[in-house]
Amino acid sequence: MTRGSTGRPAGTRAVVVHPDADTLVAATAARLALAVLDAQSLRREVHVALTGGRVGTRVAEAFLASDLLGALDLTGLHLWWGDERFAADGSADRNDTPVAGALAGLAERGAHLHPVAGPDRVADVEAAARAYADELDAAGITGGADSTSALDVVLLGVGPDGHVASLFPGHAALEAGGSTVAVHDSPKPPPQRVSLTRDVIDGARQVWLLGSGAEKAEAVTRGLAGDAGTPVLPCALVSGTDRTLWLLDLEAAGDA
Ligand SMILES: O=C1O[C@H](COP(=O)(O)O)[C@@H](O)[C@H](O)[C@H]1O
Repeated sequence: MTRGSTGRPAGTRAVVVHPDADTLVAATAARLALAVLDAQSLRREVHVALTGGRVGTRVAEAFLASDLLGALDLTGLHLWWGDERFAADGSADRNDTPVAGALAGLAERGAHLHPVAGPDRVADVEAAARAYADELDAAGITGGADSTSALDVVLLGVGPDGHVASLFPGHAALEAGGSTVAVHDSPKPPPQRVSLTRDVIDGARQVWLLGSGAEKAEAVTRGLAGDAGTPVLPCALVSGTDRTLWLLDLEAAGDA
């Protein structure tokens, strides 16, 4: 059995290259709706972690607006975030702000939202990470061997530096244990964030890495090669227990 970098079983890996960013967004949103539909044929409660970033936000928007949501049992759908910036509700810095209206609409239809608390709700980023970990814990998603449940799909935007969620190359948060980590001194602003740990990401059934644009090509190439250079790229380290999918547009695929 193949194992991921945290020792979890690692399933199959596939690379899907789309002709352009628009097609990548539309196909990934449809793929996500169908993945939830498939998962709901096995389990009622299905857990998805969305991602921010340029293409990730567009995927979230397209997914939340998709007609395919009509096929889902929204009362069994849980929406988490792979990471969130430590900023107040409604701040332009937050990953969930661009889709706040769509998320509220889905919550009215019964979906369960799991936003990360910002400074308007908790004292500091450590408290936000703890509260998010408690919420994951309540869903049985604890990281490590104790997990009784797993995220079904984790979407991760790949940064130009190879970061995923708020796990940056060479940053201490990359080695954090538990299910969430409070990130200080993020090299990309804002400096304070909350991220899922590699353990929870690697425990997910499916991990989907999104790459769009030429500025991602080098990180994608190194990530796909499992590059062990220094610093190690976070995108090279993560995997899902059933499947790891690299969902790219032509520009990001580069030579891949
Ligand atoms: O800061 C972040 O960046 C990544 C990637 O962003 P992109 O704009 O380069 O695509 C994102 O996936 C992550 O969720 C976010 O917090």
